[in-house]
Amino acid sequence: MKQAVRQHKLLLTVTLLFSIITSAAGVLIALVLQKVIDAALQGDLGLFREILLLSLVYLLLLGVFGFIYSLSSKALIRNLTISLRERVFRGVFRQNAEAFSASNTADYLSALTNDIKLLEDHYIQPMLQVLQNIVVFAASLVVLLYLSPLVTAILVGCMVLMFAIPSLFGKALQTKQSAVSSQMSIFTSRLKDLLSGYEVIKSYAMGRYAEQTFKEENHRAANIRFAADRMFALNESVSHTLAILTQFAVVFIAAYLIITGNLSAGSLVALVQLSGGFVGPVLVIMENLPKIQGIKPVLERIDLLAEVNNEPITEGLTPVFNNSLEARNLQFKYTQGKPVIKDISLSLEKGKKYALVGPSGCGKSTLVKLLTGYYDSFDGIIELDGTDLKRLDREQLQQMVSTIHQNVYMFDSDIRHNICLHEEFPDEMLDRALQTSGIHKFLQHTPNGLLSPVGENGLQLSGGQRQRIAVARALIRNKPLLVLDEGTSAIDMQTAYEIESRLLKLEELTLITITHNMNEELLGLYDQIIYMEDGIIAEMGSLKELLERGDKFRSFYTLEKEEVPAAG
Ligand SMILES: Nc1ncnc2c1ncn2[C@@H]1O[C@H](COP(=O)(O)OP(=O)(O)OP(=O)(O)O)[C@@H](O)[C@H]1O
Repeated sequence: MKQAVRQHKLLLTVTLLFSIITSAAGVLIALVLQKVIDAALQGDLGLFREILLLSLVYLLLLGVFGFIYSLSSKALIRNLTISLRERVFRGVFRQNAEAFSASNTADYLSALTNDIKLLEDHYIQPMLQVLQNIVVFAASLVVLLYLSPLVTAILVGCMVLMFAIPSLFGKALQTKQSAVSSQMSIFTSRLKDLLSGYEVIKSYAMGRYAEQTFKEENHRAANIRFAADRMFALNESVSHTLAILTQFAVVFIAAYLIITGNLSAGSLVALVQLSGGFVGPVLVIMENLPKIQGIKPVLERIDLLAEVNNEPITEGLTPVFNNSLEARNLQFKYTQGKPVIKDISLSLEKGKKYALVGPSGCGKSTLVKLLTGYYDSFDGIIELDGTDLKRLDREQLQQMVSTIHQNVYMFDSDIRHNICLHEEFPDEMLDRALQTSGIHKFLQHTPNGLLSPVGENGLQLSGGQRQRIAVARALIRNKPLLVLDEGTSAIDMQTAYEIESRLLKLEELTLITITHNMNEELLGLYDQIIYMEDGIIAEMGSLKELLERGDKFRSFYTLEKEEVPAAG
């Protein structure tokens, strides 16, 4: 938050300056009232005209300054929320993969939407109001002292009482606000889950369950907010009662002073007006202080997210891949859980093609993620052309690898954009990628070819079409290392075969394919098959060698082929 405020220092200064000017000028109304009433009671027409003229000038200036303050405070709120959102978003993306996946994405969504809104309503706006009202309070105090020190002393006594109240509520409100923020995060998470699960909910007739779950979460979130609002209501009503009590005190004492001949009628009106200008600000400050105190946990959460930067610090060496990618005694486990990669040593040669196979959950995807620098907290050594992966520049390393996952993420744009992803490529490169990925086959059936929209997360395309786009997305970048993580599993056998066999012919490309497809013809085209079992490499060799050995891979291969005959 502090950085965001520092970023908009100038606007903040302008806002504060005009806040002071307009607030202080507002207090002068009391003096105008006093003078005009006393002039009227004395029947002084000359003085009356003079005050009238000055009042018109004063009114004009008040209007102009008020407008400037209002505009600059709104611009300040806009700029602060923009900066905060940008800083949180940057923080979320600067997390390493392990830290990012430790939280639910809905938590991030909630921080970027609900929490920022909470900060606007319960921190930025109240802070501006408090500052403005402090000025009104101070200016009123000066004028009050000038008019009647006795009334001022009584008012100050009442104020002390009024200030004591918010401190009683502050701590409890802090706890309640923290609960509101957490509950909103849970609510967003459930909502996201239900909306993302639309297809499952529909196909399993879970509509009633979804409605019931939503209803419960909706009520829970609303009730937790209401619990906080109840406390605000109590705080506000106590403050209001005390404020009215204070005004009563002023009126009765001032009236007594008039009866005893110690005060003019004009001064009474001015005092009543000022006591409003004195009590009002204290009231606003009292209402806002607990809000500002209460928002602390949300502020800390936002600051924590915005300041995160746990990307690995490397020596920034430029990665070179001309020979091999090697792992020695590699071990890894996720934050909570048992070891997933137990002890793996292997060497992948540039330009060779590898099929990584094994039972579900044995660690294939994790191994590839480790080899391509996705996770950092492993034991053992990974080297690219003899250089420790941990010494290499992460961004450049990421630029050497393309991964095609089973679930392809599609941006809500057209096909071309989803392939090129904001970059420009020559037409020949785009054509080659379209051919190799098999996109040209379905492109002729789309309404606008490459410019056809894909819909939210590619919903207007089939799974296979999405995967073909992902293949083109990877190929057009011409990266030396391509990972197919079940990357053609949603494509029909014939097209998948065509795509994979084309990839296998790209000489310069090092290909690692994670697959459950035991197609003999296709597997036979790979240089090596790496067979994993429970976090280790159980066997490695060409299809022919492994089948001849007749050991673990052969049993797995035979079993898979029996289970999925179509795959053979
Ligand atoms: N982000 C994660 N956090 C915690 N555990 C994980 C995470 N990703 C995977 N795992 C666990 O690690 C183990 C290996 O998972 P991995 O995805 O590497 O297996 P796999 O062999 O690729 O499986 P499949 O063939 O089913 O895709 C599994 O037990 C899985 O539950």
